[in-house]
Amino acid sequence: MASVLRQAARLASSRCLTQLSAASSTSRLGASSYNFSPSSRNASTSSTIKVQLDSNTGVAIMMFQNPPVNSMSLDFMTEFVIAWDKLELDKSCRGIILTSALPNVFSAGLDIMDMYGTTPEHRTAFWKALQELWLKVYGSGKIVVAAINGASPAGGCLMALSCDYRIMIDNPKYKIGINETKLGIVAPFWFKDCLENTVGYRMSEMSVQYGILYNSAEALKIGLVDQLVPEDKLISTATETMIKWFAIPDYARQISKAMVRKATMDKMLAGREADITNFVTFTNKDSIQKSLGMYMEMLKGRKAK
Ligand SMILES: CCCCCCC/C=C/C(=O)SCCNC(=O)CCNC(=O)[C@H](O)C(C)(C)COP(=O)(O)OP(=O)(O)OC[C@H]1O[C@@H](n2cnc3c(N)ncnc32)[C@H](O)[C@@H]1OP(=O)(O)O
Repeated sequence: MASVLRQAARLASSRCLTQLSAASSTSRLGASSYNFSPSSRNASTSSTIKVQLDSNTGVAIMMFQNPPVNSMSLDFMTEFVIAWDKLELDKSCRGIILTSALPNVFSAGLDIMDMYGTTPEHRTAFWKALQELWLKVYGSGKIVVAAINGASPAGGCLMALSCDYRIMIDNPKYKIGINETKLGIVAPFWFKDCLENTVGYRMSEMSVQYGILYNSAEALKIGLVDQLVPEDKLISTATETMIKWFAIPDYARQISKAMVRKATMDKMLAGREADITNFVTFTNKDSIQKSLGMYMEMLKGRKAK
């Protein structure tokens, strides 16, 4: 319990036991083509991450803009973590909405080109960056809502699973899931743990083996996402949801969150070095490189048709 309290205290970087008074300003927050209100401030933009923090609401929106498909490259993940750390340190920010600035895709998951034909040193840095990103988002004391506005396979799904609440556009063409086996690769244990924590043992057993990508209605049915909304209500719903969560005193919520997530985080932290070695060794294999190459060709060929 003491370590949970210590963890929670560390996580409690956002202001504690405060109530937000400016819920009324949410009505301005309408569509996924989001118009930031005049009270928006601390806007920061890197080449792949756009952040807007609304000082009235305490809600930050972090948008991915890494065309064409928001793949999680080493550069993208590095910029993500820098932007994330900035928000974590900002006491006026109580919650973060993760969404995409691109149409039709939340995130295509890990950038395959960072795993294919790259050096072991590059892949080590790449995997460390992913671990870092996940530890930050999953372990955050802030409230984190995923506003899923498009496809969200593999690493994109992990990103969503690391949040506290997932809202997805109600559109059967958008798919989400842990589909790694379809690429001939194996999602690491902590991807699986996040899925299992969310949808349960049996569903994750089926899901990770078959590499199932669920459409939005299926994802809602199995609890992979919490809510479906029309496209034009995505950001307003995410903001309203966040403001409801703000009614809970931060400190109590943070300790509770840390308590629930501690075992999953500790397991990953304990296996962190081995996980890097495993990834680099695995992706060194000719057979894995071949699978990744074929998958990239398939993606490109699909477009050519
Ligand atoms: C021990 C550990 C072992 C290793 C574990 C590793 C865990 C891995 C996790 C992952 O996340 S692996 C990545 C999994 N991702 C996918 O399977 C998604 C693949 N992409 C798609 O299905 C589609 O692109 C999309 C996201 C549904 C979007 O479709 P859309 O029709 O809009 O775009 P496309 O024409 O398919 O793609 C445009 C462009 O982007 C390239 N691309 C797509 N996904 C990726 C990616 N993940 N990484 C790098 N590049 C990607 C695609 O090839 C096209 O490129 P160009 O032809 O324009 O050059």
